[in-house]
Amino acid sequence: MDGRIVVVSSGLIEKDGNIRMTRIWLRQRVERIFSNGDLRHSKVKEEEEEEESRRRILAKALLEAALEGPDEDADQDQEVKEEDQKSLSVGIIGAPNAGKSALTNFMVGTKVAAVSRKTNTTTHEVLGVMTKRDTQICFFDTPGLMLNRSGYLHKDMKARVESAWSSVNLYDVLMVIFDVHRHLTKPDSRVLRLIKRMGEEPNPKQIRILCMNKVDLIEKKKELLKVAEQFKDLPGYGRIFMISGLKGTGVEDLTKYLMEQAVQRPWDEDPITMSEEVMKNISLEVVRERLLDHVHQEIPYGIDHRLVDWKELRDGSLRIEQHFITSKMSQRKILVGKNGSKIGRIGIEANEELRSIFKREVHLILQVRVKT
Ligand SMILES: Nc1nc2c(ncn2[C@@H]2O[C@H](COP(=O)(O)OP(=O)(O)OP(=O)(O)O)[C@@H](O)[C@H]2O)c(=O)[nH]1
Repeated sequence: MDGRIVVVSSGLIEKDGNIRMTRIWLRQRVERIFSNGDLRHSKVKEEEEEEESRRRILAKALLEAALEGPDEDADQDQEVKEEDQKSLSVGIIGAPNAGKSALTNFMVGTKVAAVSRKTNTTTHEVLGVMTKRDTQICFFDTPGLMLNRSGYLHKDMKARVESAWSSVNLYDVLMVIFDVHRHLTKPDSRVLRLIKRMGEEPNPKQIRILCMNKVDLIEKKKELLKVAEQFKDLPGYGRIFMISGLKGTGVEDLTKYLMEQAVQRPWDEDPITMSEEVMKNISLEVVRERLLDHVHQEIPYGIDHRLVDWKELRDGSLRIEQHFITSKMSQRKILVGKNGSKIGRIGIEANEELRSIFKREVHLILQVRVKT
């Protein structure tokens, strides 16, 4: 009878075009055929152990690489001298649900920036950082900057957002984004006032652009032209873009435009980013290490350790769910501990470590299941 064995081999750090990022790499599959049933069984076991060990070595190497920063050799040819660096800060302003995060994610890529989501001094949050060739663009959220019906701020909100408003002018580019589908079906007068207020007059120190987002939801493209027509005479906007931050329509043009606006200024952020794949492996490795501390042995053979869910929540935190699957009740007992004390402890410690590595909130869920 034939048996199939899959061996996952080594990893290395790679660059993605001109964007610097670490990536998990190279999965090689080797298939072997055995004709003898018994031989196959022991070989399978041996090979699986080997595979597991390789996977762990890879995850460890990636963890170290991620903590240490970029591989010097790999990035040598990409080093951009400080005097050659160009930067652009982009403040994004819009109603909740306008699509600020989706657009930023699309522009920055699916990779999660290690520096993302840190709060800056103006209480604005870095939504994402994109570094391409000699240019770095930082996208900032400007939460809470909405206007009331008369076009001015609510009194009680005033103090809270005062500093936010005063710093809006500090961005090189201010991007006003709105949901064009909502605008056509159920217009929000506050959004209209925001668009008008920001576009009333040009600001010589800032480029302002208007983004009609979610164009993918509009069937009759004529409608889009009507909306653009409605705002075309606002002198404050340098350009009007029609985009879908979710699907990517028009985002390339927008990115190109932003790249062209960058000014000679050193970068603010370290351009190293961790890919999601690397982060997933790190999460497994960290849990495995904590488990080793508490159980005083490697995960016993036969226990399957799996990442079953990985989600970035809207507030930027990560929900990570991992399962240990065993066929033996006795093994489950060891891992769980009295009243769940062991797995609970492992979870708390690993959660804390992951939070400090990823620089964001982490909700780690660990489960020990018996194979049914
Ligand atoms: N169809 C469509 N949906 C979009 C688009 N952009 C965003 N969405 C959806 O709109 C919702 C809100 O998107 P977010 O990116 O979270 O909006 P946000 O402006 O960051 O929202 P807040 O965090 O509340 O300020 C999500 O369900 C997105 O999937 C788009 O271009 N097309």
